[in-house]
Amino acid sequence: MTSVLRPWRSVLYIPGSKERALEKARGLDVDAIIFDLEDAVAPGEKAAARATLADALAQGGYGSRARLVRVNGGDTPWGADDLAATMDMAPDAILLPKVDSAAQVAAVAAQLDAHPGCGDVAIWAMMETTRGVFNAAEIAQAPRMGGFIMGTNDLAAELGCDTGGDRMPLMMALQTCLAAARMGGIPCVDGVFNAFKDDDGLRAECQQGRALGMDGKTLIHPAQVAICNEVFSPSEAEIDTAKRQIEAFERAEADGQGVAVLDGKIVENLHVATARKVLAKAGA
Ligand SMILES: CC(C)(COP(=O)(O)OP(=O)(O)OC[C@H]1O[C@@H](n2cnc3c(N)ncnc32)[C@H](O)[C@@H]1OP(=O)(O)O)[C@@H](O)C(=O)NCCC(=O)NCCSC(=O)C[C@H](O)C(=O)O
Ligand SMILES: [Mg+2]
Repeated sequence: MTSVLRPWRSVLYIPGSKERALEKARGLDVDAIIFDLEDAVAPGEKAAARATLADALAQGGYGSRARLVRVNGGDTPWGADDLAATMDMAPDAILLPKVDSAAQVAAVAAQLDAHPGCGDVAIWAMMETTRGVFNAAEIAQAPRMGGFIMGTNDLAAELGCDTGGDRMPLMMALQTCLAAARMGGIPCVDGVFNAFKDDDGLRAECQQGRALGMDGKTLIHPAQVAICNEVFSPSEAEIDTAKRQIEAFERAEADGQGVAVLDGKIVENLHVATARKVLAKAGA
């Protein structure tokens, strides 16, 4: 669950209150699902959503898709009940919103430690506050930490910046959290693209996220899945280059060389390590 090499290309939010969407997700080609009890569920529906979601997860049928449940924050009227109910659902991970500090994560980890059946349940963090961005390095190394999800809407709201276009105003936050995730050895999944009928815009933002180094993107609608999977999957050309880099380097090593040359470019140990990650990702 915590491995960066598990695929995290497409991570779809589903409101915990929407039975039809919970059903539909069993057949969608996504790598992970965020079952949401937080922002996608209206205050008056919180309790009913918890029950609906518990039924759906008990029924199962989500296959190898990672199952993350996003609870409301501990400082809200619903946080404690969400956490108690979610621990009984035994998902793959509990996703905490608006994480500011590693201490917040540690407090939830202690509750999981004390709860039977939660031995393998990871904690993921929504990185969507300015305080969280500045504490990203310690959050990435908090107990049970499984990965980061960028919350670009909340971040933009707090920063007072524009989310559209090239996302330049968000770059510092995106890159800081990504670097912290890499330091902690956990995945980092990009924020949502709100205009779910704009395929070209989605593709451009997926490509940007991939170029930054993100493991995948969070999605809000099934229509976004195919483009996201395509962009975040290693292409045939990348797989071919990775295989040839490994072969070229192994040949060079056998000849007592530390560096190989392929297609006019040097191939060193670090390129081979990256090539192996590409192949592992493609295999996953
Ligand atoms: C955006 C939506 C409200 C649109 O819903 P709807 O009008 O029902 O869409 P469609 O009629 O086009 O739906 C077609 C079918 O697809 C199913 N569906 C829709 N959305 C989902 C979904 N997310 N997962 C699974 N299935 C879905 C419909 O049931 C239809 O099925 P069928 O009847 O068989 O045709 C809606 O898409 C939606 O609610 N999306 C999720 C919104 C959400 O979760 N928001 C919160 C997360 S984003 C966030 O919080 C970011 C972060 O915190 C930050 O700060 O940035
Ligand atoms: Mg948010």
